[in-house]
Amino acid sequence: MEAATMAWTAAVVGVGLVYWFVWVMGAAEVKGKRAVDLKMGSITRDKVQDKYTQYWSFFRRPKETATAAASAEKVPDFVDTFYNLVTDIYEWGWGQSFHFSPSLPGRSHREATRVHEERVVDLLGAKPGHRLLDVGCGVGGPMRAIAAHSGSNVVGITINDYQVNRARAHNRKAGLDSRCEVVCGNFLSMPFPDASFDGAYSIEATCHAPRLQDVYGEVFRVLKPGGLYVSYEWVTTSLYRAEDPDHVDCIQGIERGDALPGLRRQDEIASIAKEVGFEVLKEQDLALPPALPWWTRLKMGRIAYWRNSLVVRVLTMLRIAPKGVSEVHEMLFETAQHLTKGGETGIFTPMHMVLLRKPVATATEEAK
Ligand SMILES: C=C(CC[C@@H](C)[C@H]1CC[C@H]2C3=CC[C@H]4[C@H](C)[C@@H](O)CC[C@]4(C)[C@H]3CC[C@]12C)C(C)C
Ligand SMILES: C[S@@+](CC[C@H](N)C(=O)[O-])C[C@H]1O[C@@H](n2cnc3c(N)ncnc32)[C@H](O)[C@@H]1O
Repeated sequence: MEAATMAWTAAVVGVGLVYWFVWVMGAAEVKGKRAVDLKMGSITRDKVQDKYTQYWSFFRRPKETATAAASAEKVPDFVDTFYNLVTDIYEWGWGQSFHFSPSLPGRSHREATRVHEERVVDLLGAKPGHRLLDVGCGVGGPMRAIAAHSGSNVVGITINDYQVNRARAHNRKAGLDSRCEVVCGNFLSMPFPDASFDGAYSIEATCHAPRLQDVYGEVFRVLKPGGLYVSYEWVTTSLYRAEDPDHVDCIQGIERGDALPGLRRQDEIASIAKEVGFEVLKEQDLALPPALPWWTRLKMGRIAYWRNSLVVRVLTMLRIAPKGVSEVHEMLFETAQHLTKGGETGIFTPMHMVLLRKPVATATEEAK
């Protein structure tokens, strides 16, 4: 073959491969965000690498850094940075619901996610006309499922303004914007009046709070008396041993790759809820058998991760994705290994469910 023909063939094959990786395979989640649209939230392209370095130095030793009083105040800002860095990658590689769910035999991930979200509606007894609060709403996957399934109105709050815009756009596209509202704010001090919600829920979000009392206290304040609150909590289980270096390494890996200021123990949750005034109606680790593993979705995707890393690297080389995205992707890849290990060993669960009620007459009212 002539040199010119060979060069042409190589060029055509090269362009074809790039097209295949980026546009065809790059849409990791069916009909999801495409790899070519990966931005880094509200961070400008030139600041991505710096922001990632700042995030990493803050959360590298999560418990020591983030629980010290002075640093605890900074946690929401770093959580905001974290979600600027990961939101598009999550949407691209996972979907619009940023949480886990037990696998369901013969059902897709999408269906299993739905079922896990609709369980919240059943627990809350949510009805048309109810006003529900979604504490830490992400880009609103659960909010839309819950509004559609229950007929309720949902108000979501997230610290990250990029997520607010994404969630609003998704709500409009789903035709749910008249019943789903999204507010940018801190769930440790919420911009809502007392007793303004019929019910509330949080899905894998309150783990970002340095003190669970603070967010539970706020939910208690904004709920009407008699209102119910469901939370899916990330916790270590009774199998976790603080003296086992493998356990410590696994849990620290989860904390630093997920912007967590120290995971709580499973047995702490109910007592914190009671401390702020809630009645505890139910408590259950939804990951325990007969539930099927939640981590298989992470584990089975090794080939997909390898492909995704390649896509991200190629896009960075072509300057389509900003510099720093590969590092963020690598961090998530490592986090996935720690999460899988946490699930397999049973030392960690992302779905310790508590169902709480604000008493009809609160202690302060009774004292009057
Ligand atoms: C509740 C939280 C987030 C939970 C999950 C939605 C995310 C935790 C780890 C994330 C991921 C890990 C590996 C990524 C992979 C390398 C990439 O190619 C595609 C996206 C991932 C699968 C990504 C997706 C979201 C997670 C599973 C925390 C933050 C409290
Ligand atoms: C893992 S995501 C879960 C999102 C959503 N519940 C879901 O399941 O798709 C955690 C969410 O909590 C929000 N969050 C974390 N800390 C917050 C804070 N202090 N105030 C408000 N939102 C916060 C994040 O912005 C993000 O939207």
